[in-house]
Amino acid sequence: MRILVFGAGSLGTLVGGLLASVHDVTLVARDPHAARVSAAGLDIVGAESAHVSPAATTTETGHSAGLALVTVKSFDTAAAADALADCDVGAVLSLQNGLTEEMLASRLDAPVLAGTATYGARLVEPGRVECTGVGRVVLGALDGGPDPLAERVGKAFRDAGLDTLVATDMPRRRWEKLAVNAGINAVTALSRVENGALAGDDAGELAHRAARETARVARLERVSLPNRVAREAVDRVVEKTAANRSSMLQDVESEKQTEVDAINGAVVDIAAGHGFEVPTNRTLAALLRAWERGEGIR
Ligand SMILES: NC(=O)C1=CN([C@@H]2O[C@H](COP(=O)(O)OP(=O)(O)OC[C@H]3O[C@@H](n4cnc5c(N)ncnc54)[C@H](OP(=O)(O)O)[C@@H]3O)[C@@H](O)[C@H]2O)C=CC1
Ligand SMILES: CC(C)(CO)C(=O)C(=O)O
Repeated sequence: MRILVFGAGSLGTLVGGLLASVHDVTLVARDPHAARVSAAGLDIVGAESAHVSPAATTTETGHSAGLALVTVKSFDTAAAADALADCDVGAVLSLQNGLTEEMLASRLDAPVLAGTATYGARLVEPGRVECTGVGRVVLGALDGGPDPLAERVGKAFRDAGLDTLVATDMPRRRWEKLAVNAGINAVTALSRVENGALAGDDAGELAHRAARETARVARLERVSLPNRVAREAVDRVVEKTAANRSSMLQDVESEKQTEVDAINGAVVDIAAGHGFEVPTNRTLAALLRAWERGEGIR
């Protein structure tokens, strides 16, 4: 399969690099990373290890591919969609955190699949990506149900050795992941603690509250996600990733823009569309945005 990875930073470089062992992969990335991969190939180190030679470029438009993987941060999704609109792609799959697929679907003619990834990735230096944890890619139809395109993409991922599940319940999975991120990411970023510190703590109760609100909004969107399931998902992730510094905490520590708009901000906006108030998510989003506007982003 010819695969275009749009936004090859940490996750896109890892997944694109793993796919490049059997597929024709092009990474759309920034220099000097793109130049380094073009000249000397890509080293994957850590929990996975390989040396692969995908194509790499900073050119955003004019590509042709069977699949475009979107791995920019959520706040770059609109720009990625505009660039992909000037490419010839058969399908689009987002592996981003936050609800970004709707924006891709509204701007692109190609079918958009929903995806989540629990692989951990870190771009160590140009041309070198570390797999910090082997996880799983889950993908499927945005509206749920069986989908032959998702099956083809899932097979392409599995052929390259990626642990991949093709799911028929992506709406529920996306909202459950959103509930986890709305709770854990925002609370750990604001309190500057690793995920495990939320266990049995008042801050953990705040994360539960944000997750429960998210589940309520999911149900308003006709997605079946009981409060208990969202709360238990938070507890499970806190336990399994106790030593992690969440991606939002890492953004705050690096003084970079966070994905708050596509996580807590999306919960607030979608709730408002139903005339429903989500005070915990609204407060978390307001505090993170205040940090971003203030001394936050470098
Ligand atoms: N890293 C991880 O382990 C995981 C990440 N995720 C999710 O995946 C998404 C990506 O995360 P991550 O890989 O960590 O983020 P990164 O910032 O490392 O990667 C995104 C990359 O896309 C680049 N980019 C943005 N716009 C363009 C463009 N127009 N042309 C070329 N390159 C572009 C960025 O460059 P620049 O910064 O210069 O704009 C950056 O290098 C997020 O939604 C994250 O939540 C999910 C699971 C795990
Ligand atoms: C699951 C979790 C919370 C793991 O840290 C995550 O997705 C993130 O950090 O963005």
